[in-house]
Order: sequence, then structure tokens, then C-alpha cells
Amino acid sequence: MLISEFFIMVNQPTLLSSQLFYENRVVEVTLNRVMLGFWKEIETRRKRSASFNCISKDADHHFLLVSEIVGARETEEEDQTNKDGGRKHKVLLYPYAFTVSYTERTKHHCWRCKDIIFHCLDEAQRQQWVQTINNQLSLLSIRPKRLLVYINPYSGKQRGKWIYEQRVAPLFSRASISTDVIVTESANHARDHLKTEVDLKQCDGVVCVGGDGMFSEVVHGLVSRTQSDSRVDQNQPNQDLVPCALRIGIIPAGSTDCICYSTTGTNDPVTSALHIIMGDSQPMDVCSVHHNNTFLRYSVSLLGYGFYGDVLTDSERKRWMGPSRYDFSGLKTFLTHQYYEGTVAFLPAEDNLGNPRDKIKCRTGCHICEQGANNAHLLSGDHVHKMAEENSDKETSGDGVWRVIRGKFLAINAASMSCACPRSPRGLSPYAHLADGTTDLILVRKASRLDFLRHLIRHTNKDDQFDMSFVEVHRVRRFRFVPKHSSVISEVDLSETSGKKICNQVCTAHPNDDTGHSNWNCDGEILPHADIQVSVHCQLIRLFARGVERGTTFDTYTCSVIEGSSLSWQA
Ligand SMILES: CCCCCCCCCCCCC/C=C/[C@@H](O)[C@H](COP(=O)(O)O)NC(C)=O
Ligand SMILES: Nc1ncnc2c1ncn2[C@@H]1O[C@H](COP(=O)(O)OP(=O)(O)O)[C@@H](O)[C@H]1O
Ligand SMILES: [Ca+2]
Repeated sequence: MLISEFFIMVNQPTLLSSQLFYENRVVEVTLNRVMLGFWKEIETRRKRSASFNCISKDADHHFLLVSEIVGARETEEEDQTNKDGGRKHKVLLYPYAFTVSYTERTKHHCWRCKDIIFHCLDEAQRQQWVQTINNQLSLLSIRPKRLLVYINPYSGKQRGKWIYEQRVAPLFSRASISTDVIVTESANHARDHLKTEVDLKQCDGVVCVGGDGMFSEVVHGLVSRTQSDSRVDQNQPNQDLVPCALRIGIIPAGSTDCICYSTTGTNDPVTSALHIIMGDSQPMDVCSVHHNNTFLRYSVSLLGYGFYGDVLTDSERKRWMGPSRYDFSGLKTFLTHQYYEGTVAFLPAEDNLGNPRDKIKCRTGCHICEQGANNAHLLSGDHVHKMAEENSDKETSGDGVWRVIRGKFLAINAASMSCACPRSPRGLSPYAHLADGTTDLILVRKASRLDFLRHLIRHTNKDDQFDMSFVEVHRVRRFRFVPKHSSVISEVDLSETSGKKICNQVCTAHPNDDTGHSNWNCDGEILPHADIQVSVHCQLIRLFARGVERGTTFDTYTCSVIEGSSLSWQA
């Protein structure tokens, strides 16, 4: 935080100010629109270590940002007991306690909910404090008040229900969030419920408790519902889709939890719950996958043919093994060492969106994602049409030149985000972006087992998995794959159709010839077709997350600024 921002913060008009008892001393506590702060020790002067992480470490002044407060509540009698004789005396003078819960950043992007207890002189003062703090929180319009929660009881190690009830629900209740909880009874229960039954106006967000498959169900439900409510046809591969109004929260309880890990930096249920409570918002790209102009599925993380498709196909038969099914099937697939022949055609992304090896990581407030949203706006149907009308003699389509690559591949992966997860902390494409409107297309050509093993191991350490002669990677907006013996891309036709250039692949089908095909792993679901067309839809959905924050915590850079200054708080 800049010192000027700190000045603005402390100079806000005061909403409430009292002398309250806190730990071993009486302090002046003040609330304004942006912070709850106290310093000016009235009685004891005792240096203490850091109390809250978003607060100065100096005993004289502490503050909590209102935006990081979870809620305030009156505290029960038993919470006030303490063994410190001197303190007990003070507690008797200030017997009415209330607790303010707030978020604290700990290691490795994990957040925790911490409590701070103040004591008041009388009941009226306590009620006034609790109400004023909670009223301020209710004015934060980005925070959800009503959530629809879907729990997959069979995700991961089958602990979704326990995780939600024990670790998440108590936090939602502290934040005065009301919930409608549905424990799913079968696959696609959540998807179909969202698609047809729910009154979306009755909630401020949807939460899924489970793995990437469960998140994918919620995405399908929400995106399809939004398109059908707006009469948009999902079967058109080049159709601009309507963004979803509701944000989605993920409470990780699955096997891979790649989407949660890549959007928060960790797979911790409490951290996710706190991001939901704070009302964070992280836009995300969604790929639509089509086969012969028929909509198949959406994908937000990995579309993998060859290695990852085969791992998934094999692991589905071993669901009983839980998350370790992926290790078992991974080893088996690696030993099989199958390669697949086919043709990939892709539309490269614009140069201003960087490239998959530029070492620019997608972090909170990412500029590449911002640029991606600008580009997407310029390329959107409406805008292109308007430009076409205004400049009918100029190049108006955003479509560039398609590239075509034929070959034998061990794997073809499209990573729309880094796909970082506990198994691969940097991810399949460490510099891919969450919301730039592109996907990183990774082509792993036929290579020796040893080379492929070296490539795979690099997903788990710091080495560059793309720095190998048989691997190439491209940042793309759209792509198509056609397996050999099924159909061939015989022509890339860049003709103008309704004001927009499209890539029209002319294919010749070879029916009933399935030999030598893998399956696509589409965010953990097996796709029935090998020949697919993929388009990235920039920022189609939003998550209750803020992306991975940069290394340092708020604490380390605020405290030094505040401690080194001689600021006083204008009450
Ligand atoms: C020999 C060493 C090999 C190590 C390779 C490690 C690479 C791990 C990269 C994992 C990439 C994850 C991308 C996310 C995929 C999920 O959508 C999907 C489904 O996850 P879910 O079961 O729903 O949690 N999981 C998998 C493994 O396909
Ligand atoms: N009640 C249920 N019974 C069986 N399958 C379900 C249920 N609810 C959701 N599913 C399906 O379970 C699959 C795996 O869920 P997911 O939450 O991703 O767990 P995991 O990470 O362990 O794979 C998803 O495809 C989802 O559609
Ligand atoms: Ca992306």
C-alpha cells in the first residue's frame, strides 16, 4: 500500500469511536468506511508482536481493512474467561464482549480467519459496535449474501460434505451469508438443476464443493442457461457467447483441483471460503468444443489428446482408487508410449498477448488479461460489423492466418490457464493466462520414452518443459484437430462470410475407422470425438477468486511504511 493510500484511509469520516478494552489495555477504537483501527494506548504500554497481518506491528496503532473483515458478533460469556488476574479485573469493568473476524494471509497463498475480541462497558455500546460494523459490511455490494451450494459427496476422498459442514459453513454463517445447499445424487444433477430449475435471480453466486469435474458441471449449467435465456445458439462454433452474471466459487475437495489451485494459488477450502466471503472476482476464459458444427462441451483448464486423454480413459475405470488412480494410470500410459497421427490447424493470438515462453506469469490484476479483454472487444462480432460498415474497403476481421501442422504426436494439450495443481505446481503451461482469451497449444511430437519422461518430469520441477526439440507451443485463439484416417484438412479457406473471416475446413470422413485414435480429456471428462474445433471465449465466466497474488504479503510492505512514518489518525 502506498503512503498516500494510507492517508486517504485514515482521513475518512469517523462512523464510531469509543474507548474499549482489548487484551491488557484500554484503547481508542475507531471505525470509518475503510478501516477499523485503534491505537493511543490509554493505560498500559506494552510492546507486543504482530497482531493482525494487515495491521501495523507497532503497539501504538493497529488497523484492519473493512474489506478484510468477515463479520462481527456478540461474544458468548465463556469466550471472555481468562486466567490472567489483572486482565480479569479489566474484563469485569468491561464485561460486554464482541468479536471481529477477519482474514489473515499465511504461507503459500493460504488465508485464515482470525478473531479479535473487544470488551465494552455496556450492552448498548456492544450492540452499536456489532451493528455498525455489520452494516458497513452489508454496504460492500461485491460481497455475496445468498449462495447456492452444490456438494459432490463422491469427489476426491469423499470428504466434500465434511469439508463443507466443518470448515466452510461456519465461516459463511459468520459472514451472514445465507445458503441453499444441495448434495448431488448423481452425475449432472448440479448441471441440470442450474440449466432448468433454479431461479438465478434468487442468489448472488454458485458454489461447488468437489473437484474439476464438479466445477465443470456448474460451468455447463450456468453457461448453457445464460445462452438459452439469451436465445444464443451454442452449436455455432463462431458464435459470441453471453457472459454469465453469477460468479462461481470452488471449495476444493477433488482429485486434481487444478482450477482452484490456479486461481487462488492453493487448494485450501478455508482460503476459498474467504475469497467467496470477500466477494473476489476473477474473470476466466472458457473454450467451446464442437464437432462438425455441433456443440460438445466447454473447457476451462485442459483439453488433452494422446497422453492425458489416455490417462483419463484408463483412470475412469479405477475411480475406486481415489486420487491415486491418476498416478497408476499415468505410469501405465507412459509405459504404453502410444503416439497418434493427425493434423492441427490453429489461429495464433495477437502479438500483444505475449507467448507461452515469455516468463510472464498470470498474477492478480494481470495486464496481459486486461489486454486480452481489449482485443476480444475489438474482435467481437458487433464491433467487427460496425467497423466493417464504417470501413468497407479495409481489412476489418480480427482473423489472422491459420497455421497447419501435421505429425505424429505423443500428446496435444491445450491449456487455457496454467493448470497448476499440487501434482504440477507450475502447471502444464506455467505462463498461460486465466482471462486473456487464448489457450496455449502444446504439441509433443513422437520421441523416445526417455525424452518423454524428461518432458513429464519437468512438469513437476523448475525446468522448462518446452525447451525440448520435440515440443512446440503456440498461443492460439482457435484450433482444430483432425486425426489421420478419420478426416483430412484438405483446405483452409479464409473466405469472407457475413462480414467475418472464418476458417472453414473441408473434411472427408472415413466412417467406422476408429483405429489409432485417442480420446480428448476435456477438464477430466472423456470426449467421444477425436475431431474437434475449439474456440476460446474471453472472460465468459467469473470466479470468487483474485488470481494468484504476487509473492509478498500485504503485511511485509505495509508495516514498514506505517512504522517508519509519524502518521496520526484524524478522528
Ligand atoms: C512421471 C511424472 C509425471 C508427472 C506428470 C505430472 C503432470 C500433472 C499435470 C496435471 C494437469 C492437470 C490438468 C487438470 C486436469 C483435470 O481437469 C483432470 C480432472 O480432474 P478431477 O478428477 O476432476 O479433479 N485431471 C486429470 C489428471 O486429468
Ligand atoms: N452424486 C454424484 N454421484 C456420482 N457422480 C457424481 C455425483 N455428483 C457429481 N458427480 C460426477 O462426479 C465426477 C467427478 O467429480 P469431481 O468433483 O470432479 O471429483 P474428482 O476430482 O474426484 O474427479 C464428475 O464428473 C461429476 O459429474
Ligand atoms: Ca487463457
